[in-house]
Amino acid sequence: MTGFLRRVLSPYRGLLILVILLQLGQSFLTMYLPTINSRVIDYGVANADAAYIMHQGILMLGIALIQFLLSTLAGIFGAKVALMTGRDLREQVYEKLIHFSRRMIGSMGAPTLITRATNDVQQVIQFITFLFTAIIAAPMMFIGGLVLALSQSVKLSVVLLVTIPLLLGVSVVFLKLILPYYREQQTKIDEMNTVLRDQISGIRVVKAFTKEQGEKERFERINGDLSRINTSIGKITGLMQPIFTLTMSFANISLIWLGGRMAGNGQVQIGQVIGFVTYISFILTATLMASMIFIMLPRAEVSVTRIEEILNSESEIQDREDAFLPEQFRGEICFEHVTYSYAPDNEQVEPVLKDISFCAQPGKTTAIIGSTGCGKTTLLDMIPRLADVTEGTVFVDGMDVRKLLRHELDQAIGMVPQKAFLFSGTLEDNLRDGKPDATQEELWEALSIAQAKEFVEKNERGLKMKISEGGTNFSGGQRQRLAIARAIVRRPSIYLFDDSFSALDYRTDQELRRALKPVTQNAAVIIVAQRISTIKDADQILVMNQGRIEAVGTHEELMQSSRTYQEIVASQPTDKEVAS
Ligand SMILES: Nc1ncnc2c1ncn2[C@@H]1O[C@H](COP(=O)(O)OP(=O)(O)OP(=O)(O)O)[C@@H](O)[C@H]1O
Repeated sequence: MTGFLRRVLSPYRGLLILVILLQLGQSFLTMYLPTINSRVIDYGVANADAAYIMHQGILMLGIALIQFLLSTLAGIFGAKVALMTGRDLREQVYEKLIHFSRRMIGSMGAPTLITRATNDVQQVIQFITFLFTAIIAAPMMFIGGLVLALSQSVKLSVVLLVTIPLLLGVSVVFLKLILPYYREQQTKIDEMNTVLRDQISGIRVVKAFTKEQGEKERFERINGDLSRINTSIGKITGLMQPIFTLTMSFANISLIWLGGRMAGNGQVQIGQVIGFVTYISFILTATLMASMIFIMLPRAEVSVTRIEEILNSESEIQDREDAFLPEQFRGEICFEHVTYSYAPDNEQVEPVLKDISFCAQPGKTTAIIGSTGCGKTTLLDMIPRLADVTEGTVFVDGMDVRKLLRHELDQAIGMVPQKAFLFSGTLEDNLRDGKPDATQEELWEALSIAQAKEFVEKNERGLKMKISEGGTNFSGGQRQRLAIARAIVRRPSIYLFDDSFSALDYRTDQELRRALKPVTQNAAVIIVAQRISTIKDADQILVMNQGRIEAVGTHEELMQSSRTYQEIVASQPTDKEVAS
């Protein structure tokens, strides 16, 4: 924790020193006020000296105002440092997440990654904010209070021998009770996010399969667990407050009783007793602050561990130090004995791709067909390095992709993922993701090739039409066409279409591929598809089965040589049947 705090706070060293000085100043003044108060009572009031009382009163007012100013500034600057630290942490977590591979996101789970970047960072900010107040004020008040109290009366200080251990003992018990709940609370928040994400993004499936009741129960179960944990935390912290107040009251009553008797015997003055009560309250408040730190610490530690898990995980896909940028990409792709496993360290888990070798040439279309889950998407992922091969090599223009600068490689690739995802914003923003400086003509041309021009033109906002998160305000087919247009705007050397035509009707699919031909005449095109009509004209078709390439050839060749291909063809309607 200390190492973590030192690292995250080091950019704000200057501001931190300022906060420390302000806290020192305000704590010192807070400690000084009761001393003047005692003087007023013992000299001013005792001697009925109005001028002295007035003079000391003005002094107290001035000190109180300065103390107020210093503590306000300390609060403002402290909060500023905490919030900026939170912002930095979120940025660092985001920077890591954005470079995570599909495997890493899959193994940790998206909901927990979101909770860590938001909720956990918030916990750390809260802790740091409190720490800034307590770390200076608590020791100052404790030591200052103790020195002043002892200087007033050693005999009265005996009360501390009971109250301080009592407060510390109570804190330790609370800590032990509350810690397991804090741990469980974070895990439950993760689970809650997972369920909500599942249900909101799968709302149509929930309705279609009338899963509402089951899903409601699932949500209520986790919600119930979470509120049970929160109630337990609430009960424990709720009990803490009165116990602490009771201890403080016990100290005050004991002091007034003991102090009263001593004042009666002339051992101390009344003003001294009143000052003493205030010093003791400083000591007890400092003990309370220290206890709060120890209670907040474990919760923050849980969050820090979760954040550090992300910050310390090295993405397996990074630019090498000697990564380079070729002058121009032609777009030739070659796989050489490529094997890929999502769990390379676990021999029990079979690789998803096994000994894949093929080349896709610029100006040619390579199609991949095969049963669901046979590894087609994973194969495409190897090209833009969404995942790195476990064995073998993927070459682009004869260069190992792992030696290329990732950003530049990305620029050479136009990828249309299986789940056509659009970002919230406008259509134009989304298309410009393909090429930020594209002209209006280029954007419309891409839409026209992707067979999306017509429905965009019909919308009164045209290119400025709004896109909801994920593109959910479009039909599956429209989304696919817009995602294709985004790839075309880039005019890349390599086009990767992952089942990108599946939601298009037969005619649109055909027209789109026809319009694509002139645009892709110098580029390598790889199309993953389930429909024979989509891939029939490809220059080469790879038939995949259980992670292996089972056969390669044109449609005609495969009709002669591959039994699997023949079976796929036989299972689908013929062109004539579709047309009729
Ligand atoms: N992140 C992941 N972690 C572990 N296994 C995964 C992950 N993603 C995919 N897989 C597994 O890898 C195998 C191949 O998945 P892939 O998505 O490449 O298949 P596909 O041929 O594209 O399937 P489909 O035709 O259904 O899209 C599947 O068995 C799948 O369960």
